Amino acid sequence: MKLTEILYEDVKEIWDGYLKHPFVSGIGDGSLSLERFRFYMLQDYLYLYDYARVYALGIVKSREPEMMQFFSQLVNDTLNGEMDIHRGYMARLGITPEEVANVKPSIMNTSYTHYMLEVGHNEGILELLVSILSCSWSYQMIGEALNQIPGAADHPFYGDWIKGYVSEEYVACNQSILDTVDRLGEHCSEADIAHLKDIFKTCSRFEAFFWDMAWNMTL
Ligand SMILES: Cc1ncc(CO)c(N)n1
Repeated sequence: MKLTEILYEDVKEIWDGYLKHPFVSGIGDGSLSLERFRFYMLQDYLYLYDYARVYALGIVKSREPEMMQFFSQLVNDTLNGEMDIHRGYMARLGITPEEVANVKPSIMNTSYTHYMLEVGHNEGILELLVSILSCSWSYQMIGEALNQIPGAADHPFYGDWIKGYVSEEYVACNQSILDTVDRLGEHCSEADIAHLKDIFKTCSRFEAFFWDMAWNMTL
């Protein structure tokens, strides 16, 4: 079995919970309040800066030039690709650069990004990528599930969010992470796999807490 399949098996229940989460289902049926979405957008924007920093650590840790290119592509995809979804919404929500500059990350946001940064700083490239994988992959999964709901992707406000996470660019970017994790994971020992499962599950649980944080607007 591929490493990504082993990792997914272990978190399937947690991931199923994302689709039932009121924040996620509210994007799907358009019932989510703008107040909650606005809160989430600002927090997620801060989150993505740290997420890009984790990829940047991958550049520092790479030995092969191809791996440096891979990580630098991911830094670029995050800062200039995924974050464009957020910038589009910020313009529509009337969020100014001053407001973004003054937002403080919530305690859950900080806990999550600091965990990934800790793995990125202290462990190897495979662990770093696995700590990022549940973010990247679960958003594609959520985007695909919401895209199945008739009319959801055409919603005048939330449609662009769904379209962003099923876009060719986003899916290709996530696929490159999945392929690299599977390639680097080919020679893992049982003990390595157990450790990678712990990282993947921890990040999957952080994702659930991040949705709760957004729904409850908890700073
Ligand atoms: C919290 C969170 N997880 C994952 C993604 C997808 O990159 C995101 N934008 N935000």
